[in-house]
Amino acid sequence: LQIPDTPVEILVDLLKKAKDIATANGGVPKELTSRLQEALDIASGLDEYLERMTTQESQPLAELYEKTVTHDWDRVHKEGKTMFRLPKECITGHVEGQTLKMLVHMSQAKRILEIGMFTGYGALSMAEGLPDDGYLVACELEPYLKEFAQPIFDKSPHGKKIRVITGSALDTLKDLAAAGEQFDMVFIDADKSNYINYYNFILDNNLLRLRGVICVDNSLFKAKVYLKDTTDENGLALREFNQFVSNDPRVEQVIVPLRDGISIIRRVSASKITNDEVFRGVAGRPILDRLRLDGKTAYVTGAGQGIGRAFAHALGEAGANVAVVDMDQEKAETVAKELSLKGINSISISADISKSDDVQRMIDSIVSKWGAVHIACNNAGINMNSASEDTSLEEWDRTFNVNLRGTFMCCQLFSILFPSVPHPQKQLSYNTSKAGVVKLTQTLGTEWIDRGVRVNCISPGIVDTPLIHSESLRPLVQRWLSDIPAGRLAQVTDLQAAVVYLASDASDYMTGHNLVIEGGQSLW
Ligand SMILES: C[S@@+](CC[C@H](N)C(=O)[O-])C[C@H]1O[C@@H](n2cnc3c(N)ncnc32)[C@H](O)[C@@H]1O
Repeated sequence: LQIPDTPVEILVDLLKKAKDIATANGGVPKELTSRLQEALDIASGLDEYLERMTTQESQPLAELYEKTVTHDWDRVHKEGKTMFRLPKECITGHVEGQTLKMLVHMSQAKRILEIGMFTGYGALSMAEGLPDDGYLVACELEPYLKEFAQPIFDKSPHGKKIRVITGSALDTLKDLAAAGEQFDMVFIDADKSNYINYYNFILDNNLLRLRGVICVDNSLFKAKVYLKDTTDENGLALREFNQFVSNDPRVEQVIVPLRDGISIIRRVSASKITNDEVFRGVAGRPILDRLRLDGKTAYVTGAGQGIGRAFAHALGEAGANVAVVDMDQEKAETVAKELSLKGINSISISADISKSDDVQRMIDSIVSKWGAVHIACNNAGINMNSASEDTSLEEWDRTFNVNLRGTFMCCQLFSILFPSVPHPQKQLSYNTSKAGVVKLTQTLGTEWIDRGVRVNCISPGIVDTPLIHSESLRPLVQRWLSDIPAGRLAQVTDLQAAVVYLASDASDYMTGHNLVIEGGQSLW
């Protein structure tokens, strides 16, 4: 038997009863009966429709739900396995679980605290929304529930993100605060009379991070929070809680009337002491937001593979439109498609940067597509190894044509470059061309600063790309490794944050700089 547990379920129950009375009573006008039927259709169809339209739950969640609602909670309580008689209606369930998971995604939470886990349905739903290195701490009074949930957590790839701490939640909160823990999202869903204590403890002890969100379940408490004749202790506790939060200047709150009501509460940073840019963030943007490149357009040359491909992804992830430029049209197209799959605006352009016509066409197509270029990531380059005595003038010219002349042509707009001076391989023309790139960066960086153009370059150490796995270079890898204090080669992903930083407002005061990222290689 389903006990009506939410405002809508109670409405449906009342409408059904009213309609039954109207149908059984011959004296009731037909229109009243049909109006009751219409109201019933609207109310009773809602939850069912939300169920159907909300993304399906995962297999482990479905199993957890089934195991919970078919369990004999009466028996385990009588046998003394649980302290309290736990009602199966406690479970958050499909629609609310997916809502929580969505909130985890939207808030980009990495650390979550759940107060009141029951059988872990909400915990596992939220864990599914966490990144691989995210985690969720679930507080639960009943040790029996930890044992109940764990086997299903173990079946899910996300279960390992969940740590269950049994005992009174207030004690756990004290321990977490003492350990300096902080959370991006807190879900309060335990004993209603303690909601206010949990909430205050969390805010007073900084358990919620700046920009963190608290979600609270049952904040409509079967409509009792707004019904005048409420005497129910939990209903009154929630009424008082909602009012308290609504008056609290530290936060903003909305109540979403989903199921039994979910409050979403966010911390706001207001201070009477100071409100300067350091406190507020420049233009109100905290430091990580200042690395965002929303509304900017970037191109990356040599973006068909390796470092350039990683740069294209990084700039796109940070919010920029990205033109993927490569000599190899097919590779450029593939990377542009990868970017679109992630929701990044991208185009592919095939161009040889040593040819001025190609460079001009590259710039023209970007400008005609997006109206401007804000970030020039001049990554394309070639490397033909030979000892200086063997370096042909043809090799010198080809290397300089791409690495320096080509880069310079691109730079006649904007530039970010990556030179380096590796050894023991012999590569005179390459090294000299890259030294030229550093000088070019310094010169353009100073010359163009008054136009609002900043020019910086990145010098990576030895990067682990398909290039260095070539037959001829393979023997050198061991030698390089022994030269690198970091004990490994650079991965292309090691360079991504740097290019975003250089492209963003966060590096506003930086120009003509050569940012060396090489695991300490030049220090030995
Ligand atoms: C509404 S259920 C939680 C439902 C759960 N969030 C879900 O997703 O299904 C409330 C849970 O809070 C637990 N609880 C009650 N008082 C508690 C306390 N003081 N400390 C920790 N847990 C508590 C109960 O044992 C129960 O399992």
